[in-house]
Amino acid sequence: AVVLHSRLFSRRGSPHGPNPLPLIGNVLDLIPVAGAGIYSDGRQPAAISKTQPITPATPMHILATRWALTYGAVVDINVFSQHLLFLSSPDAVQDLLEKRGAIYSDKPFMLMAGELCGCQNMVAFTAYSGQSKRQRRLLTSAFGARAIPTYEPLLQKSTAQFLDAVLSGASYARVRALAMRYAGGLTLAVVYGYVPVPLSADDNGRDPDPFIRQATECVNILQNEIASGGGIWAVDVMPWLKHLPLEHIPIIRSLPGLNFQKKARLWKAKMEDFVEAPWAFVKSSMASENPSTSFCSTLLQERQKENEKTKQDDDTFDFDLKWTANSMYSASGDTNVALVTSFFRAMSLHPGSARKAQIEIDKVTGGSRLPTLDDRTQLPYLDAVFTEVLRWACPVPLCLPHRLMEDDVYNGMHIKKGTLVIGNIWAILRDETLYPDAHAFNPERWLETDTPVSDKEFEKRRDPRAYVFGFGRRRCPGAQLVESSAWLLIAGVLATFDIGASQTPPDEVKWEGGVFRTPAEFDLDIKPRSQAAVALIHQAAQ
Ligand code: HEM
Repeated sequence: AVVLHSRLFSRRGSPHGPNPLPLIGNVLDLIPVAGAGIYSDGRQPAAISKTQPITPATPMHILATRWALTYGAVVDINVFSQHLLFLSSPDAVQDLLEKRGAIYSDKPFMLMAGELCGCQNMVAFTAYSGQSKRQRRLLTSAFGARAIPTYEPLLQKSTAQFLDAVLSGASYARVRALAMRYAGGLTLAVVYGYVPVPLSADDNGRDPDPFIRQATECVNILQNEIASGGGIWAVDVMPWLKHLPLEHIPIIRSLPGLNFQKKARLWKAKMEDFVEAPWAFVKSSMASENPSTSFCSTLLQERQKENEKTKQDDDTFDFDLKWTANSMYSASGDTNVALVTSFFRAMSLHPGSARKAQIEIDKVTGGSRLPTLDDRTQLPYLDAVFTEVLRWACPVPLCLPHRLMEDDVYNGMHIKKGTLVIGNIWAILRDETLYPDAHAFNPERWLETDTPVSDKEFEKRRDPRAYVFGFGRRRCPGAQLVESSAWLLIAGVLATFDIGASQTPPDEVKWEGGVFRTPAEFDLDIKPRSQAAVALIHQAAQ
């Protein structure tokens, strides 16, 4: 049996990794992390040492990073013969996901998430095909570098409204909700031309806007239900289960993993409404006497003119646009929450950095106005804080899986077609050769002149933006928007608020979340810097 096992599962010519068992592969290596809840990954090197025990709270990115210490930057595991390849170095992600993007940009077919829950046409789930390419072109026209300056007034206004809402109370939970509203409100306005119902003092933590509430609920279902456990359900491994009447057999439907049918039906209805409701708003607004202008309405009008010329009707265009619009809307929420809450956490742990940024901002604005994007070149310390927040926060630690479309060979290792390839962004952003004392939040690392800053290649290689937003042909299409919107938000917060110092030692900070890494709840203490700051906010928000 030992000989047979070693023949069948020999890793000669394949990437290394923990030994798999027959049939189930590395399932037992994954079980300890299946219930990851609140965790601390800030200790260097204990958190990732090879000997530290794995507990149910150990997140997947730490487990993958430990494997990298043992087996190297390219680690292969398999789950019931589905290979997963973790890439934990800048070279590996660059060589495979970027340079060989033509074959590393597909997405896995996920029966539960895609077909049964109705998410298969969201951009992040679409196979690398004509559809995904058309959708990405639409995304670039909405949020590419050239489009962003046209949104500046909206960004400025949304920032002021965020600050105004913080003035009337800012627990950690409220800041989370406001960060969700900020991102959701921006995309709703740009994409659908919809202006959310304003917050009021008596909303008791419940967002008054139906679309924002719907987005919060659906993104939560997507992240914490459908995609929990890596998005792999029993029915993904045994597709024939979908044909069985499991719901009608009480004993069977109560078994873990087999109660998926009822859930899928419920979630699919919610997801469909999430896509259709804002789309219906665009259509009815366009037909009204007072139509609002939006990304969707502009493209629909252009297409209508085109159709009149060619005398053809193009359903594909409407379909692509509807799903692309939803993808922008749904992908911006949790990522923004993760980034913005991490910024508040960093400032609570490092009041000295916040103070330095405030002094710099005051010099430029004179304390008489909110910062604008035009000020950015004069605010190098604030830029360093922003870059360090991107690195330290690492909002999506394991990227999203890419699927390899044909057999490949890398550094002598054979990688099988169909392998799911996962960029371990967290491991890269904690690489000591790129970021000495990598676990520390240290904006100064972006200002130091004794590191080889003159070396352009090195600078490019260590810029967190090369990793935080994913890779190659699936890289996040919202990156340019975040670069402006999140920068403006943190500039506005620092210009007008003081964030109270936290008692937690920095390396004991707790985090949570599987797909998106967010600080666990903490005592957030935010106060306006002065009455003048309050007046500034009121004025800008009106
Ligand atoms: C802090 C903010 C954000 C972070 C850290 C982030 C990060 C990411 C990452 C890591 C991916 C996976 C890329 C890959 O598979 O290689 C991704 C995909 C995506 N993001 Fe973002 N994102 C952010 C904000 C946004 C915003 C504001 C939008 C919308 C305007 C957006 C839209 C998308 C879409 C549609 C995809 C799927 C792309 C595809 O599969 O082709 N993201 N994002």
